[in-house]
Amino acid sequence: MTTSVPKAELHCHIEGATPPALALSQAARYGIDTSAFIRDGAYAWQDFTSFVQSYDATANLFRTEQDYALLAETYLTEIAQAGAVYSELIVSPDQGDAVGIGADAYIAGLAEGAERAKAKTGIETRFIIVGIRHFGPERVVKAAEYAARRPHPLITGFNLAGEERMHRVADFVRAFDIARDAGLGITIHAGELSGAFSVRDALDHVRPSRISHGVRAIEDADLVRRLADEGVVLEVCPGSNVALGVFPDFESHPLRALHAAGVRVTLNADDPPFFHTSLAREYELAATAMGFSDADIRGMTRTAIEAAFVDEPTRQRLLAAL
Ligand SMILES: Nc1ncnc2[nH]cnc12
Ligand SMILES: [Zn+2]
Repeated sequence: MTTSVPKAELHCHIEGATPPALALSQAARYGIDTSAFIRDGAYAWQDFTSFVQSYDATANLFRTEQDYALLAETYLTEIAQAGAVYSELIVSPDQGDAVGIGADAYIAGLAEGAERAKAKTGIETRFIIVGIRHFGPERVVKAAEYAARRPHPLITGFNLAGEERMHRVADFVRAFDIARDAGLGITIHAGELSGAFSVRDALDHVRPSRISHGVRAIEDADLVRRLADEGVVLEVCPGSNVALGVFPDFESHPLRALHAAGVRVTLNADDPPFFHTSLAREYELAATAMGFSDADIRGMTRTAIEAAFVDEPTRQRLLAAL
């Protein structure tokens, strides 16, 4: 059992972590019909495109600073109670704009929720600003410029998510340069919906210290060696990959092969209730369906903290607590 194993995550989209019960109570508050995206108490979608539609509909149920505080507090308290000591939340300033409160109020609400969860449980949180790939390079530059202004101390990194099959990584170099020059940690979704070429593009064009997913690097042995040699950390989300059909099941998921090849890997839940998972379940599946030892799994938590976008005193405190 991995119940008592300390856990750390580097990859969770905050709106994608909304428990369906919270989505339903928010919908009741605002009088919104959820039948298109919640059925029998679970999120409904069929493929990546309809997943994004359900995700966006859920995100639009949070409309005030206090709504975002409630979302962050609810999620972080839940994972802390399951053993998480550290969480990096992927947050989207575009979402604050979409619901009309603006990015600063959106971040302030999430930060208030993170502070409340920390006061109750001790969990440490940082925010990764994300640009949305299918919104196009110019909008992603805007997200990077927002992050580069360092509008809140909890914002420590920059990511690119969304439809990986649209545009090429090279189209986003300017956004990543802006984020890197501002001292933010760099990670990027690659090698999830697209193959090994996308991971290679990410390494060549944006020089990330981590890659969100990256698992389809397994299609290219030279690339796997490069990831291991360069010490690039993969934010692996097995439950998400199986739910989206990237791999048919946990037995054929490449996490074991990547780990065996010396690639630095971590366990993450991506958008937990959308993919019928949780951070605790990802840890449990690593021990059961994927056959990792207790020491391997504890090593993944250590890798996550080593690769976290935090200041050194916080990293040393978290490592000491393991
Ligand atoms: N799994 C995923 N891949 C790309 N973009 C996302 N946004 C939310 N979840 C995502
Ligand atoms: Zn993701």
